[in-house]
Amino acid sequence: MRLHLTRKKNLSFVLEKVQTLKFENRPTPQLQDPHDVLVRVKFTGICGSDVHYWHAGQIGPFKVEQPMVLGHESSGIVEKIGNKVTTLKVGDRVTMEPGEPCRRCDACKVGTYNLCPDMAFAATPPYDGTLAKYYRLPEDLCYKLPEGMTLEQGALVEPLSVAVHLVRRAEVSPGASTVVFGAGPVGLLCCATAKAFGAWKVVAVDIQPKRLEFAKQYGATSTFLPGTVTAVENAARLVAESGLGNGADIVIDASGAEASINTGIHVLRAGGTYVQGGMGRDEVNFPITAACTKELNVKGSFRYSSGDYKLAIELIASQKVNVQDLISDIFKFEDAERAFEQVKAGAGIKTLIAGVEE
Ligand SMILES: NC(=O)C1=CN([C@@H]2O[C@H](COP(=O)(O)OP(=O)(O)OC[C@H]3O[C@@H](n4cnc5c(N)ncnc54)[C@H](O)[C@@H]3O)[C@@H](O)[C@H]2O)C=CC1
Ligand SMILES: O=C(CO)[C@@H](O)[C@H](O)CO
Ligand SMILES: [Zn+2]
Repeated sequence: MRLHLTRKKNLSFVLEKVQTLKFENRPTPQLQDPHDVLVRVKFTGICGSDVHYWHAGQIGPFKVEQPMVLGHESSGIVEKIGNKVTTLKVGDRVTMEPGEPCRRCDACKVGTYNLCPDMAFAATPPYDGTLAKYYRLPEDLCYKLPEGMTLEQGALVEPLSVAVHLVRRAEVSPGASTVVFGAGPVGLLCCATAKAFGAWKVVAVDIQPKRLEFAKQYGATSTFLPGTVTAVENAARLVAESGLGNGADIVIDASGAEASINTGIHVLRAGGTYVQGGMGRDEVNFPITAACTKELNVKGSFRYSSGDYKLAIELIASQKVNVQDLISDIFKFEDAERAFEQVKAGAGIKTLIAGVEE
């Protein structure tokens, strides 16, 4: 009977199998360590990755093989703390960094814990996500929201941290010209972060004109709509129309589209830097000779690591990056499936799902 009551306490939104979503009453997570806290989830953003697992069931090596709670962009209120927690108290408003690394491997020890092979990341198979009434995390992965920052904005810290990591990997510095492919939440946040880092020109590229319209009023200094021509031709037009001279210093891909990847490589000047953030098809045709003869720096960027969450919070608090304007809709928890359908249809920019009501 007692177990039954406990199970009723943690309503969760579950990807049962590819393309099948459902609600489930799951056990409330228990604190596993004296440094753990239990958070009552208040807002969760839907990420392109959540949608991808729902419809394709796999991103790179991560494959949905058992039911999994979705969601990893969350804020909430501390409900319970372990007896060694010193930095948080019950009632604190927090944003959650949703990946728990092992802390012992080489990657963790050098500070690149995003590359930990034993990372337990919310809503990356096989780990359950945050679209539940409660979620458990160690205290150091819960960041107290500064005064004045809302819980809605707190849910945007995760995608902003993805953008901060991408822009840091790209080494955007004052005066750099930056082209960002994909004007979804991650791409838009890359535009805003690149500008905050001092980029001179920030060109947003997307195939959806309405997203480019948004980008123009958000972080981009100009936009580009690719035509149905070759990547080389699109790149030449982008460089000319954007006044990029011999090519862009930096290209960030936040679309995952093969066409963007190709155009991006051709848009770069010799010695420029390309960073891949978008996750589309696992394998694409790639202009490797251009990368070779232009001596490009080609890098990947995965989630976020030491200092990224703190900087993301600081960028919001200091109003250098506006996350509020990205929030296009807030759905009730029981309407989560409708929220996912809407995101899949490409409506709005960032859709949030509110936490389970009392
Ligand atoms: N590297 C990482 O750690 C992370 C990667 N991601 C990935 O980043 C990508 C972006 O995420 P969101 O912004 O949430 O997704 P999103 O789906 O909202 O944005 C992608 C944008 O790319 C645009 N696009 C598609 N084909 C294009 C093309 N040929 N040329 C130009 N633009 C094109 C779409 O119209 C859309 O606006 C996704 O692939 C997601 O899985 C997300 C989080 C972390
Ligand atoms: O969306 C993100 C992080 O925000 C991806 O890294 C997924 O975690 C991959 O499974
Ligand atoms: Zn994500």
